[in-house]
Amino acid sequence: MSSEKEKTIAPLSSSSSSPSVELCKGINGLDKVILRESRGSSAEVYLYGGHVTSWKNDHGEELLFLSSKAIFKPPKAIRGGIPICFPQFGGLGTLDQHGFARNRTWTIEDDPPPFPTNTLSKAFVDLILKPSEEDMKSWPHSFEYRLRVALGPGGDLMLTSRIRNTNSEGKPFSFTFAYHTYFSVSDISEVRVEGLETLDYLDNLRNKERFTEQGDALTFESEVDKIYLSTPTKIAIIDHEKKRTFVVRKDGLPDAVVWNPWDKKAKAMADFGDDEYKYMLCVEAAAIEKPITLKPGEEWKGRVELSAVPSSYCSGQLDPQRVLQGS
Ligand SMILES: O=P(O)(O)OC[C@H]1O[C@H](O)[C@H](O)[C@@H](O)[C@@H]1O
Repeated sequence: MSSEKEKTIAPLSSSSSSPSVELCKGINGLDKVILRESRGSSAEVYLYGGHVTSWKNDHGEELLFLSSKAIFKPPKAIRGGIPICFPQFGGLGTLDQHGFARNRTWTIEDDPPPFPTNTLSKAFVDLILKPSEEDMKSWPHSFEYRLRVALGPGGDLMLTSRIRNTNSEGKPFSFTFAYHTYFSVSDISEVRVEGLETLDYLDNLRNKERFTEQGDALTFESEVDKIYLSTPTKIAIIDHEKKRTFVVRKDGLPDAVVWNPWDKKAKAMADFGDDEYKYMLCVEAAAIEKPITLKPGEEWKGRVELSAVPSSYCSGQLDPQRVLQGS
């Protein structure tokens, strides 16, 4: 064999790859960015919605739920992944449900203003959203919304939002916000959530009335749609069957929405399979109860860091303290 041939083969058989960021076409020709980390984890972000639609660990396992019926066609928001709810969560205002950020096309920003703390990640993308003239009619405020989606070397997914009031006439504005994260679970009846016990919540299924959660970890046997208030910075979603625990770490986001539509509502949603409620749970880091107010020139930051770790078992039982207090 010629040494020439050996030279061409060598790079192809190499197993390690460096972090990469690739812009390509996704479903229906929509632009998407694929982030890849050297150990094999990856994430996909659609410019439509600034929407993370996929997050895979280094074994290639999908960690986010995306409906098989998701519609990748503006103006419909994509069902699954991580929709961004801004400048309004739910129906809490005059805008359409969850605001407009999730159904606008964002732009890649090559050189955003520097972050105060540098991320270790080399696989990241910076997006920016500014209001159109049409948006200004329904929400008359100038803003710059910068979103960085980053994949850490260990496969953690980090989303950082920086929202700045750029109104020139001295007007403040207020907004509510959520990272509407759909986690993929093996079976909703095998899942429990820790970190929200004993907290107050507003129940969306009971006119947003305020209740206090009991002392046990949350488990699921029917529709749930609750806004937990003043939540800790760390919440764990434990999937017994998969032996996997998702840890949500958040900053600047005091509230947490927990949502599963269950069977009846699932059937009523055109972009959601009838049985898919079994395989998802939304735990949404949010700022809802106390809207964020920004004066002109002010910037708000809200960050979430998601990790997926093997559940630690202790004589057949999970040890919640280890999950919540561990690093
Ligand atoms: O159907 P969407 O507009 O995407 O909203 C889906 C869900 O989002 C949140 O979790 C709300 O608390 C729910 O009330 C709502 O049903």
